[in-house]
Amino acid sequence: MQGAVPAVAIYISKLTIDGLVSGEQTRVVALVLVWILGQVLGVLFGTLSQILQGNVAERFTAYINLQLMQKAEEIRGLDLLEQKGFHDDVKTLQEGAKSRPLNLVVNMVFTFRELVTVLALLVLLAPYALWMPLLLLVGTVPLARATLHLREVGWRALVSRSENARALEYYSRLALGIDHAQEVRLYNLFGWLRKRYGERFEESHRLMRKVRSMEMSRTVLPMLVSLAAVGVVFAWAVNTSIAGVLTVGSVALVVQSIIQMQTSIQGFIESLGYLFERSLFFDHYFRFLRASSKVNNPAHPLPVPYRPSIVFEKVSFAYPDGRKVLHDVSFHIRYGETVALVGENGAGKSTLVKLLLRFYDPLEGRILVGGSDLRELRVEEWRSRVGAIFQTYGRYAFSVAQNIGIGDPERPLTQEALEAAASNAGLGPVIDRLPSGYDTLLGKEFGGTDLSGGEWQKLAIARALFRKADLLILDEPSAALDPRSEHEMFQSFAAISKGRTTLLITHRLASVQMADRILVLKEGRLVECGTHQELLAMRGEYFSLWTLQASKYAEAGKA
Ligand SMILES: Nc1ncnc2c1ncn2[C@@H]1O[C@H](COP(=O)(O)OP(=O)(O)OP(=O)(O)O)[C@@H](O)[C@H]1O
Repeated sequence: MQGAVPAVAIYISKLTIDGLVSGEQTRVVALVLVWILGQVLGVLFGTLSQILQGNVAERFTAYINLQLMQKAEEIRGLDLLEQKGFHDDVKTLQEGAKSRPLNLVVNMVFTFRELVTVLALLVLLAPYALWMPLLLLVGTVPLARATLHLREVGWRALVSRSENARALEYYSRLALGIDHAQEVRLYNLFGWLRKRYGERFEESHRLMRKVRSMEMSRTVLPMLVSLAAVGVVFAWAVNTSIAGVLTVGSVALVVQSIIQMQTSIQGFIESLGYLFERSLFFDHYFRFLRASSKVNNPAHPLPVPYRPSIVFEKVSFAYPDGRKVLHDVSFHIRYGETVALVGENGAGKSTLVKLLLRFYDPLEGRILVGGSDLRELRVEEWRSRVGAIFQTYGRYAFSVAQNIGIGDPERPLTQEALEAAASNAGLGPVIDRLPSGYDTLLGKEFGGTDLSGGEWQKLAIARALFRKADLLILDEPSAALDPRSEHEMFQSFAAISKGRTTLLITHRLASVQMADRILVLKEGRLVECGTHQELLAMRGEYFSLWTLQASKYAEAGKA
């Protein structure tokens, strides 16, 4: 309706002028009243449509973001997340999701409105000479083509600079954020970061400058063509009015319509261009929704066996960069066993855990859980049976209770369950000291309390213990703990590991003695396997690691 307003207004003004010329005063007054009414309705429609647009756009933006989050859940493996292009895609989508769905709605409304205006003016002008509006339309075709092309180029440039955009954001976050604030200040990295920011900025700015100047040069000629069409139509209108063929009102109508049509066609093309660009965002979006990780659920998953054993059968693995990091690894863990995994940095311990959790699939060989190939089980079901503390554990800006409870979101957050997990992780005294106990908000993001490194680690242990898991994986669980806390944790180890399989990765060999068995990895190969005593007797890799560590303590003792 808004789109039809200009044509109706022009028509009313024609009737008014003709009424004035022929002296029909009552008709003129009535027309003016209709015109005023039209204006009032226009304002009302405008406000109403803005409210509607705002509401629809806001919901649409939330919907797109929720769809992206749902897609993230479907990416079960880490392979896709490690592709560089994937991060650029995510960056483009995250940036775009803030405004593009909203813009799409606004643009759609605007484009449609302009189209209605153009069509209404066409109807208005057609009785005078049909070629006139058609010439105006045809005259703008080159401009329309150039605009659509430029919008596409603009979008491609935007997408291609997303890596740079990520880098710029990264440098500025390093300089302004709290995560690296200490090192950045100690090493006084500000100048260095500003320099790198400047270099990256120039790179991406150069590209956008090129696109903008292209915009100038490519649209000048089409604009002149469209102006020429307007010129011809104008000349005709003036000529016919001089010849006295048209009434004064009709001349006014033709002139106003041409001016309005020119503006509306340009508005329509511009808006169509943006609509096209926004639709390219959705192209990107749908492509992202179709992307898939190599780790997928089988069509007919087998149920995860009760109290399963774990078998690695000649497992080899290479990360997406192609470097082989596990070679022919085979071992067997019975349900309920506590197994320690040791080896030097980079030996492949964490990689083995990632395969066991199916963040990746082996390159060769297979992993059996209770006799079933891991690839035959539903990923979510298998993972729901595992509790883990990773080397890089989460520090969530949630309350203490939530930080523990997310270890098993399905389980009710009862005080009893929370306390059991917290006490086994040695977290009880920490929580007692917090201002609101379990309800204390943690993390700096929303103004919560911060914890020390070791306290965060205890919280991560409590989170892992909150889940009643069949398999507990502890990757360096005591790295940040003080000797007393570490001692206490291993004191409660029997309670922690009771009734389930436990896989412990640690460099502190004193703490692996309690394991039923120790697996020794070296450069991606399983080189030894046995109890502490058996491995010492072998006088191999474990023996040399052990004696190295033990001799350090002995030396320190002597000193
Ligand atoms: N995402 C990855 N992409 C490529 N290579 C990786 C990746 N993660 C680990 N690696 C490489 O795989 C090898 C094994 O790494 P892994 O983290 O499994 O060792 P680790 O035994 O757990 O070492 P640490 O004792 O230092 O924790 C290393 O050489 C490492 O550089």
